[in-house]
Amino acid sequence: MKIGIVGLPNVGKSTLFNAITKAGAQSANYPFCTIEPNVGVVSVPDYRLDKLVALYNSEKTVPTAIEFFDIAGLVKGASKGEGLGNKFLANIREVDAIAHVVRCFEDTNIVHVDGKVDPTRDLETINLELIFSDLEVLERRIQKTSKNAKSGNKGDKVELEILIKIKEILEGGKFASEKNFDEDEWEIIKSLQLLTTKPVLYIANVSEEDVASEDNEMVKALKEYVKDEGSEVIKICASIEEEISQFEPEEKEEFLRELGLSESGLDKVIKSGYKLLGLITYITAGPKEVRAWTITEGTKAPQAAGKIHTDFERGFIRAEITPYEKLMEAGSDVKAKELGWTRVEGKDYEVKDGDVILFRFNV
Ligand SMILES: Nc1ncnc2c1ncn2[C@@H]1O[C@H](COP(=O)(O)OP(=O)(O)OP(=O)(O)O)[C@@H](O)[C@H]1O
Ligand SMILES: [Mg+2]
Repeated sequence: MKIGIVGLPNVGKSTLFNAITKAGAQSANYPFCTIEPNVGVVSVPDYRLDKLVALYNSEKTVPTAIEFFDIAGLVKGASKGEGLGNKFLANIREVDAIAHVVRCFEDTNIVHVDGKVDPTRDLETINLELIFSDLEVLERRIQKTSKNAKSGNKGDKVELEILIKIKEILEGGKFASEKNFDEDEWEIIKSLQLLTTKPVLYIANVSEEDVASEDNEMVKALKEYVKDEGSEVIKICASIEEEISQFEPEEKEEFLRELGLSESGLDKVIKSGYKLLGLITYITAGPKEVRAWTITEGTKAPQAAGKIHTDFERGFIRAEITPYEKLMEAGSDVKAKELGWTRVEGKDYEVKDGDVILFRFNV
């Protein structure tokens, strides 16, 4: 899973990214310090893995991971080549979701590209650039498709209709995701990698003082603004996240507790990203390793097995499934079997979050 971090310059993207990866991407108090997109990988926190490691006395644990892309700041006119615009936009076409960082902290020492902190204006600026950029992609495709459609190809005519529909939506200042695409339409537009079809998570970056207290006016305005989109707004303080990213787990917990927070902002971002993309986790567990696997909700057992190896999917026979809670309650897989809590499922079974699975296959 890939998430691209976007936002205006100097809003805290690299700070958040640093927290995510400790990779030391440059973060400095001037716009455009991030020139190349930086890629960072973070493991998805899952308490169940540690419990299973203890149960099986496993040698190692392998959590699932999310890739984050730190992308240079977008400014007004980016889609027309202002700032680092086009390069930036090309970099986010490949991500699965967008984390849009919006500055919700005042600090006269930290320059704002438009002179004043104003979350909804900032958000509009970025969203418009995404729309403009998609319009350009669409125009190009429409030209090509309409040429082909003239030669009477039915498929091209259908495609052209859909493209024009999306264009109208974008021209109305809305995201392409406004439209519910059916499967055939999605087949066509998927290849366009439109930015405005990607799920978005808004990250309100607030000051240290504001992170544990009630929403400040800027966060309130932001939430009000995106209410109708149904998008989630997550309040974090990027600079705190960066600070605690180096801490040991106990130290981190202590620190968060003192601040009055129950979990780190980063964990919140990861969890919401997961949910946003409809992802769930199943687990394979044994003395050698405990491992988490990411699948989309609704994935059937053979395709889930295919995540491990294509042979597992090709030669799939059955899946032996014990839900995590049941396995822990039983105290061992032998006991879980005795109690009849381990089920045998076939190729039509939809894997659930927290299923601990042993796949049987034959190739
Ligand atoms: N929540 C916060 N409170 C106070 N200062 C912050 C907060 N988050 C980030 N900063 C500070 O804001 C400045 C800009 O942050 P950062 O470099 O992460 O921005 P950026 O979005 O990556 O910018 P660019 O697009 O130019 O790369 C840094 O000095 C950083 O320490
Ligand atoms: Mg940066």
